[in-house]
Amino acid sequence: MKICCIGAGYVGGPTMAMIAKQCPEIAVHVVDLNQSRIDAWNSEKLPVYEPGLYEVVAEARQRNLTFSTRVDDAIAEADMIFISVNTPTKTFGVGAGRAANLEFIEKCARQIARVSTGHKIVVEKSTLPVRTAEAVKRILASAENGATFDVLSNPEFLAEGTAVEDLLNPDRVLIGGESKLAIDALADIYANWIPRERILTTNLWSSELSKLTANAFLAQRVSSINAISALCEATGADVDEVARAIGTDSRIGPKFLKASVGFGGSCFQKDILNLVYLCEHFGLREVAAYWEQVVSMNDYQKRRFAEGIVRTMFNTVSDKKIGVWGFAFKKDTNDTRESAAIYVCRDLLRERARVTIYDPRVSEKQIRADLIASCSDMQGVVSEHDRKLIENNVTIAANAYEAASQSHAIVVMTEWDEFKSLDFAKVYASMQQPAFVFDGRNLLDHDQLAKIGFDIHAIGKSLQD
Ligand SMILES: NC(=O)C1=CN([C@@H]2O[C@H](COP(=O)(O)OP(=O)(O)OC[C@H]3O[C@@H](n4cnc5c(N)ncnc54)[C@H](O)[C@@H]3O)[C@@H](O)[C@H]2O)C=CC1
Ligand SMILES: O=C(O)[C@H]1O[C@H](OP(=O)(O)OP(=O)(O)OC[C@H]2O[C@@H](n3ccc(=O)[nH]c3=O)[C@H](O)[C@@H]2O)[C@H](O)[C@@H](O)[C@@H]1O
Repeated sequence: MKICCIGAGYVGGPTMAMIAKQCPEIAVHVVDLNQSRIDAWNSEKLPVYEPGLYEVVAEARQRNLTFSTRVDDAIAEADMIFISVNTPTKTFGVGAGRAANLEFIEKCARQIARVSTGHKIVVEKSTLPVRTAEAVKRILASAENGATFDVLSNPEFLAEGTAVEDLLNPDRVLIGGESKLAIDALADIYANWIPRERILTTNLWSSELSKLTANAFLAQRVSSINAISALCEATGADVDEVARAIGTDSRIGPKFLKASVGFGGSCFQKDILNLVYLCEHFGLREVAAYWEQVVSMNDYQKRRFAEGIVRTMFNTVSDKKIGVWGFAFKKDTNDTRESAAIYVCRDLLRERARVTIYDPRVSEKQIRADLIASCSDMQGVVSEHDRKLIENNVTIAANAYEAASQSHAIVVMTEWDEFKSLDFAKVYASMQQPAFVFDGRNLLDHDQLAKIGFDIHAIGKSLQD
């Protein structure tokens, strides 16, 4: 059996590495157009940072896992083809800012139709609007060299930072399709390491829609607790205490109730906007408005946090040094897509702050590129003014102490474990007074910090009363 996966990103790379590890008899070929990404997958420094991933890749790479840019060859040789390309929000034309851009999916389908012979199973791994498989099937049906296809939907539920653990031990695997033979072929692969009762099968449309719905529900929980965090700050309630109190109700459950400066990541916002667009398309205005509010609440939370910093620091951060701890959208990943840090830093820069950023896994190049992109309009144009602000007022620090040194405030943006065990007396002594801390993750020990003398502010807490 030969598998090909188109797209060697955060999903394609780790999922295929896990299949190759668990199924040594299957040859797995992951292809991408991006040569430098492929080179990185073949090197010691993988393009994706995930705990435990290097070991999985290194083991399988020597045996049955190949990374290359030979897309046509990989498609031609494969019995089963996963499509795991990006499906970002459209930035132009009809549905701009909401609909998914399916350009990359369509190109893959056309390439598969052009190159294939015989019978192949095509698996949608990317997250797609419900009924995309219909378009994929129509394109594949145009294959001129007699090839035939079954199309399956097999959305991925891994979370970044825990990808290896999630792939090893998923709550469920979801396979949607019409052909029992094709569904069984894919289920048999997963059954090499996942109990059969966790492999769910549905029709194509339920599978496609379940992925968008799962992300919408997860994001909705974060927005719900973040909405309550604002009320906690106004009333003296403590959001972590409220989360614990409601989370022990088994009907609510404790997960995804951690208040924060706002959810980030490449998918929550994109997938909800996609859901909103779909609802509007089907004339379901109230349903669309309901889900859109999850994203509005998230924008409010990020804005509220940045405004709170300025207000607390005597209504000005102009020419003040602000040390930012963390830039990734969550801990244990180098991914910064839609990270709340980007927007909070942008807002502080526009208030003329001098921002010094430290993240253990994110490169300076990535941070600068993200900040520039955050200032661009729909056409990608960035004003000279914003470009100068970023050039002159952003510094990258080598560690958390350096970011904090001489600063007026520390802002915790990512919940990296290393921030919890710093020498806070040393941090305090190196800062300007009053030494403000804004904990956007409720990560630090606020009592201990207050005792040292910090002026501490956190999400959903009124610590100064
Ligand atoms: N990042 C995540 O944690 C999760 C992502 N997803 C979904 O999986 C899909 C992929 O996401 P990521 O891996 O994060 O994206 P990514 O942007 O990291 O990777 C996609 C890759 O596809 C490549 N590509 C695009 N068109 C191509 C073509 N025609 N031929 C060959 N390669 C091509 C790109 O060069 C890129 O390297 C998206 O639909 C996303 O919504 C689903 C679950 C989790
Ligand atoms: O489709 C996807 O891309 C994936 O999206 C999320 O995974 P991911 O975005 O990688 O990470 P999460 O752990 O879900 O965190 C998302 C964001 O929400 C924030 N968050 C999460 C949980 C919480 O309680 N509070 C909170 O602020 C995180 O800090 C992060 O910024 C889902 O959890 C995955 O199941 C899904 O496969």
